[in-house]
Amino acid sequence: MTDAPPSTVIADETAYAEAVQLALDSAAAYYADGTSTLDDDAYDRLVRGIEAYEGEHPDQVLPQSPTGKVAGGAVVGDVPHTVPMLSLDNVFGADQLADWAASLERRIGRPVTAWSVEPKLDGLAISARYRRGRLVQLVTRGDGVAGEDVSHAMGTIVGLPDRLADTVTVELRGEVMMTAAQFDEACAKRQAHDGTTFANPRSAAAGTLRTRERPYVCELTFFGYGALPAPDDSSELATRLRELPHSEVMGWVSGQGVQTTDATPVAGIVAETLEQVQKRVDEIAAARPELEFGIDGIVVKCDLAADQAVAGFSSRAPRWAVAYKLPATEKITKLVGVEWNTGRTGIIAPRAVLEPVELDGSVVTYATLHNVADITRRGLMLGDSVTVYKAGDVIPRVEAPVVHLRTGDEQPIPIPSVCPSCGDAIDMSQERWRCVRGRACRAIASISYAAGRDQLDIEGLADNRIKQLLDAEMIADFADLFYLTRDQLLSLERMGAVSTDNLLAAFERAKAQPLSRVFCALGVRGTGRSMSRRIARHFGTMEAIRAADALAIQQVEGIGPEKAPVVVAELAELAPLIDKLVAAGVTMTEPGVDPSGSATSAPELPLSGMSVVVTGAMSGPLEELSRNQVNELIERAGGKASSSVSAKTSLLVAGEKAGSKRAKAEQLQVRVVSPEEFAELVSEFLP
Ligand SMILES: NC(=O)c1ccc[n+]([C@@H]2O[C@H](COP(=O)([O-])OP(=O)(O)OC[C@H]3O[C@@H](n4cnc5c(N)ncnc54)[C@H](O)[C@@H]3O)[C@@H](O)[C@H]2O)c1
Ligand SMILES: [Zn+2]
Repeated sequence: MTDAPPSTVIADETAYAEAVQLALDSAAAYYADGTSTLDDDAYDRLVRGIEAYEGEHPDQVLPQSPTGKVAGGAVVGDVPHTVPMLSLDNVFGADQLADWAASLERRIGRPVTAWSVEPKLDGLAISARYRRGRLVQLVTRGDGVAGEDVSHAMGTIVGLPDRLADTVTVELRGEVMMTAAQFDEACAKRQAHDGTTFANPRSAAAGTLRTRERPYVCELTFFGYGALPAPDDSSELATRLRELPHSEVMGWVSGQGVQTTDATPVAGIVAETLEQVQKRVDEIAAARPELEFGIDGIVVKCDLAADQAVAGFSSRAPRWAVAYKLPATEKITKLVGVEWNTGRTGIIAPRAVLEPVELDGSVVTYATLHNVADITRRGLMLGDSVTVYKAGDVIPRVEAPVVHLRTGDEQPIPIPSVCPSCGDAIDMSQERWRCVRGRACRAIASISYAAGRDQLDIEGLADNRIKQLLDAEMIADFADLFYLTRDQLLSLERMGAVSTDNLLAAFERAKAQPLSRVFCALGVRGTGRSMSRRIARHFGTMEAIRAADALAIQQVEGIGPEKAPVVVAELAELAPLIDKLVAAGVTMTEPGVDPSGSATSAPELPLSGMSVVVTGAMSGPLEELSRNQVNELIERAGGKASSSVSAKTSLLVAGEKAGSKRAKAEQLQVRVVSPEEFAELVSEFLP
C-alpha cells in the first residue's frame, strides 16, 4: 500500500473537457443522493488524471475543474459555515506519510510530539449546531463555505442527541453514515416501497439525509470528530475548546452524550512518533473488514491546538491533518449469473458470478449472496450493475444493485425448486434453505464423484445405490465402501448375489488404483484430474503429501500461494477419511515415482521432458482407454499431457478424425504419430 493508485489517461483537450464534465456530474450525484455512475476508485482515478493533464497543460485548465476544490466543486449551499468545512489531503503509504510529516514540521518549525490517529469514516460530513445544549440545526458540508440545511433529519440520527449534557453553545462536526444493520433495514424499506434499493451504505446515507419527504424513515448513525465554538464566542468553554488538544476535545464531546468512535475497535489514539502512527494505521486497516460501518482511510492530525494553529489551512484542506487512504473495498461491476450450491451441511447457497473486477489486491469473479431472502430483499436481477464489497480476507459479497444504472434488459434470477446437488426437495422453512437430506446430500455428490470413471472407477455404483447405502447408514463417506460386507450388500433392496459380487470385485479393483486417482477422489478444491496427477507424481506417496506444508505444496506446478493453504487445510480436514482408506488397504503410492518423492522426470523414461497432445479416436492397444487414461499413461511415461497444440508441443498422437490439431501440428512441424506407434513407444507403461 505504498504507491499512489493509477490515474485515468487523458489524451487531448476534448478528452480533458469530457473528463471534467464526468467528474462534476459524478460528484454532484455522489454528494446529492449517492447516485453516481462511478465507484470511488474510478472517480479518484479520473480526478488524478485531470490533475496530471492540468499539470502538463496549465493553459487549458477549465474554471469548473474539480481539482483543488472541496467536493470537487460540484456542490453548493446557502447556509454559511462559521468556520469552513474542508477536505483532507491524501497520502498513500508510510513513505508519503513521512514526507508529509517532515514538511509539516518544517512549516511549524518544531517536531510534532503528539499525533491523533482516527479512522476516516466513509459517510457525509455534517455540522450539528447546539444552542444552550439543544440541537437547533444540521448543515451539510456543501462547497465548504456554505452548506445545505438538513435539520429535518434531526431525531433520526443515532449518536446525535437532541440535548447535550451541558447547556453549552457549540458546533459539533462529524460523519453521518449507515451501519450494516441500518443499511439492510433501509434496503428492505425501500424495496417494500418502490421495489428498488440503495447501492451501498454511503449512498443510502447521502440519499436519506438529503431527502425531505419520504413515506418511510431510515435510521442513520453519527460519529463526532470535532467541536468548534463560534469564532466570536469568548466564554470559558469556548476558550477551553480552542486550547485543549484534539484528543481531549473528543473526550469532552463524548462526555456530552455524543457518539464518537471511542467504543469501536478503531477508537482514536494519540501517538508520539510516526512509527506509532503507522502501527495504529495498520491496526485500523486490519480491523476494517470486521467493522459495522465503512471507513476509507485513517486521519492523522496534530493533536496539540498550538501545532494546529501554526500550521493553518490551505484553501482546500487543513495543513495539520492528512488522510492516509486505504485501498477501495467496493467497486461496481456486472452480475452475469447466479450459481446454486449445496454445502457440506446441506445449506443451499447462491453465489454471484461477476464480470471480473479488481478489488483490494485480487481479482474478484465470484461473490456471496448469502441466501434467497438476500436476493429478494435487494431486488437483484441478472445483468444488474452491482456494488461488490471485499476487504482483506473476507469473502467478497454483492452489496446491492445500482438501480440507476439499469438498462431495462435485466432479467429475474432463476430460483431453484429442488436441491441443485441431489434433486431432492428443499426445506424452505428457514431463511437459509437446506436440502432435506441435510449432510447426506453432500455425501451423495462426493461419493459419486470419488467412484467416477476418472477417479476410483467403481462400476455399478449408481447414485440411487449410494443413496440407499447412506440411508441405511452403512456408509457416511466413500472410504466406508471398502468396509462393506457381502451380507450387508445382500440385505439391500434390489441387490442380488451377482450384483453384490460384481460390486465387491469393483471395490477390490478400486483399491489398486494409483495414488493420483485416489487423491483426485478426495475432491480437494482446485485439484482436478491433471492437478492430482501432478501432486501424486511430485510427492510419490500419500504420506509425503500429508506431510507437506503450504510451501512444499507450492512446489507443484500450477499451485500458487492462494491455493496451497487451501489444499493443506482441506487435507487436514480429510484426515479421518484418508486414515480409513489407508487402513482399508487402498493404494497410497504412485507407480513409477521414486518413493523419496523427488524424481518425476527420470531421464530413462521414454517421454521425459516431452509435452504430448492426444487427438482423434484411439485405436490399437489404446482403443479401450478413456482420454484421462491416455493422459495418465503419458505422465507415467514421464511426459506432460496437454490439451492444445503449440510450439512447445513435442508430440501429437493423432487418431482418426484428428482434424484441426493435426493441421496445426503439421504447420508447426510438431512430430505426429498414430495411436499404434505411440503404444509401441510407451508399451511398458500400458495398463
Ligand atoms: N463515486 C463518485 O462519483 C465520487 C464523487 C466524488 C467523491 N467521491 C469520493 O469521495 C472522496 C472525497 O471525499 P470527501 O471530499 O468527502 O472527503 P475527503 O477525502 O476530502 O476528506 C474530508 C472528509 O473526511 C471526512 N472524515 C471522516 N473521518 C474524519 C475524521 N476522523 N476527521 C476528520 N474528517 C473526517 C469528513 O467528512 C471530511 O469532510 C473521494 O476520494 C472519492 O472516493 C466519489
Ligand atoms: Zn440435496
